[in-house]
This record gives sequence, structure tokens and C-alpha cells, in this order.
Amino acid sequence: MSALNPHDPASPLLLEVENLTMRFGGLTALDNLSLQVPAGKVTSIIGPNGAGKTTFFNCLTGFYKPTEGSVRMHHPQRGPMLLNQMPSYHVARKAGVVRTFQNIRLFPNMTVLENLMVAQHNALQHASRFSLAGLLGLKDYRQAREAALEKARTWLTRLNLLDRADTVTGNLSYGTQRRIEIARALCVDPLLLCLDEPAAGLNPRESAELNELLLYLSREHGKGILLIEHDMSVVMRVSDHICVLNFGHKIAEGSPQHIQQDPHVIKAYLGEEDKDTEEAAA
Ligand SMILES: Nc1ncnc2c1ncn2[C@@H]1O[C@H](COP(=O)(O)OP(=O)(O)OP(=O)(O)O)[C@@H](O)[C@H]1O
Repeated sequence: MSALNPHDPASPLLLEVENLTMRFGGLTALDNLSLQVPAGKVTSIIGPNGAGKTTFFNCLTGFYKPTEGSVRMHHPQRGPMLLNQMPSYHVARKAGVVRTFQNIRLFPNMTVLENLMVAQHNALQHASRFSLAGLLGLKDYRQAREAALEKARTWLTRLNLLDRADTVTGNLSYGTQRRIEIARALCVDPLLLCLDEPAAGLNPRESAELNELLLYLSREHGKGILLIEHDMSVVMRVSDHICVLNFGHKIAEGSPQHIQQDPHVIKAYLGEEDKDTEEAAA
């Protein structure tokens, strides 16, 4: 039931955004945005501060109800789903769209493994049938808990974090906590992973590790990745496709090579040369 991706038939279309608009009173934070996001690729959203990037994530993950337009997830098994009509917990659980935030939102006093188990709380609650099955140690619940632990350990291993499983999260470096956030999101089995500035505060070595991780998740696990990022070394290294926003408008989209040379993008980032200043300098 995969949707066809007109740009690349080999990677099915996951997300289709059509004419998405978000207004806050008189301010139009997102203006008529249309975008397609495929599986197995990294699609980056870039733009100066206040361009509407986080607003876009908030609209597609159910935190904001868009003023106009639609966000359609093409779930390979469940078919098309309109995310803009779903509550945020269904966006994650049913549609498989999971996000991380600009600021780290882990439980700092819990261990790394505990943080990953909390992410799977819903699955465990279902296994307990919302009863005391957990306390009573019933078989279904025990099996679900084993499966949740196994999943957490698997992602910790793949992200080179297994040796930190029992460490209190707040004691770990910023870069490691960023990776734990991604591991936690992966425990929810996302089809589409939305990462809001995952490279913020990372040192060059950690940024390079993040690049490899994003490429690994998209190439080896077929995850669709939507990335908001200001660090251009990350964006240019990992993106298959880049969408540039400025004051809520899409001003350009295309490959990293195309975007780097686009005059609208250069103008949005660097500003326009003041002709008078140029003439005075001549
Ligand atoms: N809940 C809100 N109420 C009113 N205005 C908002 C709200 N959320 C965002 N905005 C405004 O919408 C515009 C876009 O903000 P947004 O946070 O999406 O930008 P951004 O591209 O993510 O910026 P940054 O790179 O600084 O994180 C800004 O002018 C912001 O002040």
C-alpha cells in the first residue's frame, strides 16, 4: 500500500504536506507549505531564526492544529492518515511519526535504560490490560517487558551506548544525551523520525558521529528522517533533499549542491548587499 514517490520510485513516499499554513493572530508562521518526504532518506528543513521550522514540526506531530492545509502520512501497512486531524499520541503510536525536541527532554534522574523503558510505557500498559498484571507478574506482561528490554538494549548497542545503560542520564555529556534521545525515539519504532536541531551543542567529533548515525538509520533501517538543523556541516553531509524556509515561506528546495548555490537562499542567510554601501566602497 506504499505511495509512489514521483522523485524517486525506489523510495516510497511517507509524508505529503499540502498547502500547510499556521497563523498566530496576525503572524503567519507557516505560509502555504507543500513538501514530500520519502522513506530511507534524510530531508532537511533549514532557514534563519523564526523561519517556521519548529512550527512545521509542531503542526505535523499534533502539537499545533494548522490553520489550513493537510499533512498526510502514507503508512505502509495502515494506509494514508491525516496527521492534522489526529491527537499527538496517535501521531506517534498509530502513524509512526516521532520527534525529538530542541532542548533535551530526558528524565535526568533515571538511568539511560529506564528512559528507554518509559518510552515503551504504552506497549507495556496494553500488555497489562491496564490492570495489576505487572505487579502480579503475569505471563503476557512479563513477555512484553522482556521484549521492551530487548528493544532498548538493541538500540543502545547500535548507538554505542550499551555501556551507559545503567548510568544516571543527567551525569552524561550533552552529546551522549542527544544520542540517548534518538535511541529513545527509536524504541517507539518510528517510520518517520523528526529531529529538531540534534547537533546543537555537539563538538566536531560528536557531530561527525551524528552524521554517521543519521545515514545509518536512513540507509540501513529505511527510516525517513526529517531534520531541522542550523549546523550546515551536518545538513550538507547527510541530506538527500533540503527545503529552505524564510518567514514561513518555502524559498527553495533541492539537493545540497543546488541549495548551496541558490541566490534566494544566499540572500536569506547573508542578507542583501546594501547598494549605497557598495557604491560608497567603490
Ligand atoms: N505559539 C506561538 N504563538 C505565537 N507565535 C509563535 C508561536 N510559535 C511560534 N511562533 C512564532 O512563529 C514564528 C516561527 O517560529 P519557529 O519557532 O517556528 O521558528 P524556527 O524557524 O523554528 O526558529 P529557530 O531557528 O529560532 O528555532 C516566529 O515568529 C515565532 O515567534
